This record gives sequence, C-alpha cells and structure tokens, in this order.
Amino acid sequence: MNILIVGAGNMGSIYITSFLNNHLLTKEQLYILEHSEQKTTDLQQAGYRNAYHQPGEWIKSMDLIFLAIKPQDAEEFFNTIRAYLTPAHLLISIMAGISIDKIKRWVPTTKIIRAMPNLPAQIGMGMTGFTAAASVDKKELFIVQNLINTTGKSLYFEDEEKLNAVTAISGSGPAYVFYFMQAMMDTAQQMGFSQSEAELLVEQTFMGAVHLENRSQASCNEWIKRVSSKGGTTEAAITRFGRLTLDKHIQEGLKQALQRSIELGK
Ligand SMILES: NC(=O)C1=CN([C@@H]2O[C@H](COP(=O)(O)OP(=O)(O)OC[C@H]3O[C@@H](n4cnc5c(N)ncnc54)[C@H](OP(=O)(O)O)[C@@H]3O)[C@@H](O)[C@H]2O)C=CC1
Ligand SMILES: O=C(O)[C@@H]1CCC=N1
Repeated sequence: MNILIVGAGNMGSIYITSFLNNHLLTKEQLYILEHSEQKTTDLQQAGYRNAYHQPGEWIKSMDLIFLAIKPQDAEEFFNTIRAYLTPAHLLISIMAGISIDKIKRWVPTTKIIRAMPNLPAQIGMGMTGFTAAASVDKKELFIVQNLINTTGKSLYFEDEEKLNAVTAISGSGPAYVFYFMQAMMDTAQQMGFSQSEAELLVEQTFMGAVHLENRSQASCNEWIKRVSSKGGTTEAAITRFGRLTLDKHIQEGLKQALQRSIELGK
C-alpha cells in the first residue's frame, strides 16, 4: 500500500512519524508532497526518498492520500492535482470545515473520509473524530481507522455535521487548555514564584486532575465539590468564576470556533 501525505506541516509530520514508528508502512511506501522546495529537500536528505515538490504521474500509484494542508489552500491544491487523481483513490482530509461534498466537487473520486484530529497526536495521545462518504467500504474504513489510531483514540460519526463540533471541542481543545494553563502560570509568577516553579505547580496540577477524573466515575462537578472545603479557598475561587460567568464565556469561545469551522467550509 502506498500512502501520500500532502503538507508536511504540524499535522502532516505527525502522521509521517506515527505511521512509520508503528510499522504500518515502510519509508518506501510513504510519499510526501510538500510545496515548499526547501522542506522537500530537507525531507529527502532525511531519508524520505519519495518526498516530492510537485504533483505528477507518480500520484496515480497512490492508494491513500492524506490531506494535511490548510483549508484556505485546498482549492488551489486540487487544481494542481486533479489531473493525476482517479476514481479509485481514497482521500482522507483533516482540513477544518471542508465538507466531503465540497471535496467531491474538486476531485474525480467519491471515496472521501473527513477526520478531525488534535495536536496531542504527536505523542500518541490524540483524539480524532471521523466520518466517511457512503462509497468508502468497510475494509477501507478499517484501514484508515488503524492508521488514525496510531495517533491516539478515535470516534466514528455517521453524521458529518458533527465534525464541525468535534473541531470546536477536541480539535482546537488543546489550545483552550494551554490558555488556562498559561493564565495560571502567569498568576503564579505574579504571586512570586519563578517561571520553573510556576510551570511545575501548574503542569502537575493539570496532570493530576486529568488522571483523577479519567480513572473515576465521578463528574467534574463532583470533583470540584471534593476539592472545595466549606468556606475555604477553592470555594472562594469557584464562586468568583461563577460571578464572572466564566463558564458562559468559555461556551462563547467554543461556539465561535464552531462558527468558524462552518465558515471555512463555505
Ligand atoms: N494544527 C492543529 O492542531 C490541527 C490542524 N488541523 C488541520 O490540519 C491541516 C494542517 O494544519 P497544520 O499542520 O497546523 O498546518 P501547517 O501550516 O503546519 O501545515 C500545512 C503544510 O501544507 C503545506 N502546503 C500548503 N499548500 C500545499 C500544496 N499545495 N501542496 C503541498 N503542500 C502544501 C504547507 O507548506 P508552507 O508552509 O510552505 O505553506 C505546510 O507545510 C489544516 O487543514 C487544519 O485545519 C486539524 C486538527 C488539528
Ligand atoms: O485552528 C484550526 O483551524 C485548526 C483546526 C483545529 C485545530 N487547529
């Protein structure tokens, strides 16, 4: 099986490393198409003999094509590759917002899978939501799910509409966590801790809390109650968060991400 990864940026590079490290394919079966000439040369020098700068006839021998380019680059990209695509090609797009129907208008194949991963895929802790066009058969779906699962966990959705919401929740999600962590680290430094002390205090707190929640049946609200002593410090902070309607503001941000995902698809 020959697999082509288009775009060796943040996400494309993760798939390259993950598929190889998990021995799902060899370097000879892995093809890369990257429009930066310098990046292509660097990849070739790093041993990726099948790294290309331009599409060509060689694309016809690909079985699976992973699209890891930005949604804004999609149309231009499909214009350059269309001549080399056939109805047998299986495409997997991780582009935010771009619907399967939209991709169908650009390519001769109807075998399209839309997936939305997230950045922790880099360490095998990713979360990917995915869906597939009706013409993708069970065997093809199974192969793709195995590939995706080298980067973490996955959830299949019948309803493609869910993919925009997956983007708003888990796709962009790591950035929300980093935002909250950064705010806590900045506050810790304002309270007199050094940067490294602030980082350790916050990182270990996040790690501990996530593992605790993950290993129990209790809800997050239940865990909040267990941390909060009556009349204590946590209660003071959570009450203040409530007065600031922090949860509503977080919901607003997530809805904005959903809206943007819908817009990117237009
Ligand atoms: N970053 C994230 O956390 C996540 C991203 N995604 C999705 O993944 C996709 C990629 O995101 P990300 O990896 O962050 O973006 P990057 O900008 O890091 O990577 C995109 C890569 O594609 C290259 N590229 C652009 N146009 C072409 C082309 N025509 N042919 C070949 N290569 C091309 C770019 O090259 P150059 O830099 O030279 O332009 C770049 O190397 C996006 O669609 C995004 O929505 C999904 C989930 C999470
Ligand atoms: O910000 C973005 O548009 C992409 C999709 C999810 C994460 N990064």
